[in-house]
Amino acid sequence: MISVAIINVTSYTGLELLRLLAQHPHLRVTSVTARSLAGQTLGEVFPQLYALPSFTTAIDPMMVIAEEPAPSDLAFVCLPHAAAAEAVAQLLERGTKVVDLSADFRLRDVAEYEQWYQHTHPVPALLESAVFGLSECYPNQIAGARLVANPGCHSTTAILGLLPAFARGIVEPDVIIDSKSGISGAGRSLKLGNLYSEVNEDVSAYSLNGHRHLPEIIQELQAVAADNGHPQSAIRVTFLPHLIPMTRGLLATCYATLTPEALERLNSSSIQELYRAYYAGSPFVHIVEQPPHTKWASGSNHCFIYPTVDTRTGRLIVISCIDNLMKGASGQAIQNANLMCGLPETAGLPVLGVNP
Ligand SMILES: NC(=O)C1=CN([C@@H]2O[C@H](COP(=O)(O)OP(=O)(O)OC[C@H]3O[C@@H](n4cnc5c(N)ncnc54)[C@H](OP(=O)(O)O)[C@@H]3O)[C@@H](O)[C@H]2O)C=CC1
Ligand SMILES: CC(=O)N[C@@H](CCC(=O)OP(=O)(O)O)C(=O)O
Repeated sequence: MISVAIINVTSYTGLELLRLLAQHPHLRVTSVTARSLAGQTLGEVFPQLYALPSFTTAIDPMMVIAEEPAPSDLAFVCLPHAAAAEAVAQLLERGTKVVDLSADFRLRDVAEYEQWYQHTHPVPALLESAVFGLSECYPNQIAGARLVANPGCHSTTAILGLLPAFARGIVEPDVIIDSKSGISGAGRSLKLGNLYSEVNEDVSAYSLNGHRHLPEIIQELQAVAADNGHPQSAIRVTFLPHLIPMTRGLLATCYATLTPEALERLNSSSIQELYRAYYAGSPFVHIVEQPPHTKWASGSNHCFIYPTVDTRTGRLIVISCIDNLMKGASGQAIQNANLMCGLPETAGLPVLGVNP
């Protein structure tokens, strides 16, 4: 068994990790931490966990939430950015492998991090060894990593939707991403804009001056284009996130103009084939033949992608969706931990989601 700590277990992503780890065949939760709720038991904070003992000993609802983690083989860090970096550094120092769900180690360029996150990176030296945790892109590097930076939820959806197009060089480097997230993407902390009465029956765009997932998206599209012999000196991305009244789910619609050569050679059906071939070895990415629904992914680690050509404009349209708490956070974190521990990539992850 591999011992696991969850840092900031009282977060939404921490709770989702508990749900997944309760059925994981190889990972065992041996330590959980939080700030204001330290000293309480898991069952006191999340009473639904009292249902576990009849089925599994994997998670003990009587486990006391500590302020500091006990030693473990691996830790999932579910803290907000900035706070996460310091916790990660301490865990690595004591030899623990880390999957960090925050944004602190996703950007390779520290100046870019400091510009977007508006504070000085506390441990920039660790950026070099951190691996961007998109399992479909970097499985070998993740397998050998001590620190994996789990991608953001908007970024995961958009990058997976656009990777094959940039890897095969079939689009111009000018992209629009219209992304819609359920409210759990904003986390569990109390904010006026997240109240039921504010969000219910409402849709709104946010971060019009630039969302911090933008540099992550550009970084990864640029990398895949270069690695596949289609280097782009500058990729222009308009990325606009929206908040919609649902608990889970994230759907991105991406628009990019096909190159003249691609437009001549490809149609919707051959682009779907190109996408299918690209993701042939990826158990959680599925190219579908109709626009996917967020409900298809709810509660699972799956990503559903529908690429099609708008023949009137010559644009590629890609609709990509996930569950933000699963492939967008905790599910992907388990996928990465599996790779880091030499386990099957799919271990402990639900085969299907919940529908309706
Ligand atoms: N929610 C999502 O869909 C996704 C989240 N992420 C990232 O994962 C991480 C966890 O996100 P999420 O689960 O949404 O988190 P939440 O917003 O749900 O976390 C809330 C908890 O964080 C604690 N907290 C807040 N600030 C601090 C701090 N400075 N130090 C210690 N504890 C603190 C609060 O505890 P207290 O009671 O002590 O205030 C509260 O219990 C974040 O970095 C987030 O950006 C990534 C992808 C998707
Ligand atoms: C709906 C909502 O507010 N979503 C969050 C993204 C959640 C996420 O992926 O956050 P990190 O990059 O911090 O890990 C946002 O747009 O900031």
